[in-house]
Amino acid sequence: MAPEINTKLSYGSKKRAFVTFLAGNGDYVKGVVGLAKGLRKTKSKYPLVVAVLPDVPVDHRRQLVEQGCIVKEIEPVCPPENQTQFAMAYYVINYSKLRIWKFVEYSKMIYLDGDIQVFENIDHLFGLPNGNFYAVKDCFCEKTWSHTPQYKIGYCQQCPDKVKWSEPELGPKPPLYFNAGMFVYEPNLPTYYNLLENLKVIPPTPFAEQDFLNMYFQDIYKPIPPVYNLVLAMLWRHPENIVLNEAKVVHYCAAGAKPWRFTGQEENMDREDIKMLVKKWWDIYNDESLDYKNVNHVHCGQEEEEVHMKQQNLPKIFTELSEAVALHCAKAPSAA
Ligand SMILES: O=c1ccn([C@@H]2O[C@H](COP(=O)(O)OP(=O)(O)O)[C@@H](O)[C@H]2O)c(=O)[nH]1
Ligand SMILES: OC[C@H]1O[C@H](O[C@@H]2[C@@H](O)[C@H](O)[C@@H](O)[C@H](O)[C@@H]2O)[C@H](O)[C@@H](O)[C@H]1O
Ligand SMILES: [Mn+2]
Repeated sequence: MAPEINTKLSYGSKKRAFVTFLAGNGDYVKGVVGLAKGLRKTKSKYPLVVAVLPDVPVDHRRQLVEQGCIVKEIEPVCPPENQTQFAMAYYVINYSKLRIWKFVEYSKMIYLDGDIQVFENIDHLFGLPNGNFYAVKDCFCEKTWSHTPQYKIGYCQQCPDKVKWSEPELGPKPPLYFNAGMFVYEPNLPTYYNLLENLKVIPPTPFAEQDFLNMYFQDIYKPIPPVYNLVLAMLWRHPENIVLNEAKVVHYCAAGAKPWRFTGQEENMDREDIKMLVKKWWDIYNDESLDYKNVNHVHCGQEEEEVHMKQQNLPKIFTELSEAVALHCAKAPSAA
């Protein structure tokens, strides 16, 4: 479905960056602060851009700028009116992630959810060949997938030989499907506008923008190893596919796993590996030596320094920014 990405069109020497998405006035901002500090700890050469919805409060934006992030406000993206039962009610706001295709001042970006932590440098992923969409395969075994035929028969792409997909009975095998919490992509205006056009006519589905992106990029999707996005459910669903101490990126997406609100009460949250990963997240979050103000930036490129200096003198607009700026969509339930 994705049009041929015109990789020949050059806008001159373009930059690379990590990018994440922040919505609401709740506690996901802690996830993004942790991510910024985690990337710094891995000595990444690239900045973290944070695409914020209008409802992200000024003091949360200030925290992000003070952590060296490049804060860019985006407008929400609303899916067509629908009766869809999203796997999680708040997923409706996740369509706003699509705005990151408009960041064409960057030649290549790595998107990371705010509930992800990077424990080892992954800058080399920016060197992956252009023209493809890179992400890690998801798992179909959690009950969040109970609406699907694959869940009902126990089929998962992580172990396709365990329960085989019978095409005569079930039709074509589901195409490879990625988790949209982490992906390597190229911002591109024609693709951006085409995404939004397609969104108007494709009925929403339970995994919201993740399903949509899987449909859209199906022809150019290239799986990358799970070390680049350890979806926590893999630890109990497919331990044979995981070597925990090799995971470079951990995605705290299992129910109850968000470190900043961890109680250990939910299913699987009493596992020693989960508790170790949550502690690893907090060790970075609480490490003041990783705060932007405490790190010398000799390696920092000139332009990043300029951007940061500009943002430090936040324009008046930020102080006058009314938090009454209403979302254009109906108020989405918050995950926070
Ligand atoms: O209230 C919210 C819910 C989600 N998000 C952002 O949307 C991403 C996707 O949501 P989430 O990670 O909760 O989905 P999961 O990966 O757990 O299914 C988050 O990581 C955040 O970056 C946010 O900022 N505020
Ligand atoms: O809006 C839909 C979301 O769908 C994905 O999360 C899901 C998915 O991974 C399932 O396979 C898991 O079972 C589930 O736990 C997990 O929350 C992305 O991580 C997130 O960024 C976002 O796209
Ligand atoms: Mn996530």
